[in-house]
Amino acid sequence: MTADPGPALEARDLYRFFRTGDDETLALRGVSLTVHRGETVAVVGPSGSGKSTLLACLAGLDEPAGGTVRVGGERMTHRREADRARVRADRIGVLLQTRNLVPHLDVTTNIRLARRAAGRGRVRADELLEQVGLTGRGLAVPAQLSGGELARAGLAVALVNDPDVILADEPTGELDGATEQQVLSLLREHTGRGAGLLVVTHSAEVVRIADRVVLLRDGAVAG
Ligand SMILES: Nc1ncnc2c1ncn2[C@@H]1O[C@H](COP(=O)(O)OP(=O)(O)OP(=O)(O)O)[C@@H](O)[C@H]1O
Repeated sequence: MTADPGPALEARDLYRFFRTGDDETLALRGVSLTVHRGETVAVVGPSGSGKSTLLACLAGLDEPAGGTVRVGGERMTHRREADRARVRADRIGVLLQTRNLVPHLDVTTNIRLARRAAGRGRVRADELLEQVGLTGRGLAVPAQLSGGELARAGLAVALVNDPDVILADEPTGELDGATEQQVLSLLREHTGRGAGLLVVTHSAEVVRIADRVVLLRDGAVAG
């Protein structure tokens, strides 16, 4: 019998303040959430409710003032930035609005770079490109790709290390209905293999396919 691998991601009691002059904004006030393996969680909430801040803390791109994040059982919070970067490269597929592609490198090189960042061996980039529907586009740089192709290239980079969890910020934001369906089905395929998926979204379609919806309001989980 193998040991229970535990949740894909677990956040406990996250607090994050921002100080601007004399003003203090409490962007996260005690957020806890769990993403189980194979589960899709949609995070929704009004503008300013803390969604981007939460995603940055979960991905280790930002450090909360209090609380803990564990990814695949490994601690992400309260450690050096280089350690957080390693955990992120190794265990998280990050799909942020600003895109996870290096602009002057072609798609194949972007895929290889993400692989190397996690200290993993060589990858069959062509196979991955085929999986996301980008056969023959490996030598294109991001500026040469359409919106839908860019989304799929970002997805290839996010999936290359077989992450425990995928953290996505509006991954289908600018896509037409058909491309949105393609991207969602690729993400769902990955959760089918045991990854967790957390998506910050305004899309009714993403909410519809989610196993669970978490509503953020004023930096806290509502309800
Ligand atoms: N770097 C920062 N400095 C100061 N305040 C910040 C900073 N980043 C976020 N905030 C504040 O923290 C709160 C949460 O912001 P956040 O961007 O996480 O919300 P959001 O739900 O992602 O909003 P949106 O849907 O508009 O992107 C807001 O009040 C915002 O003004």
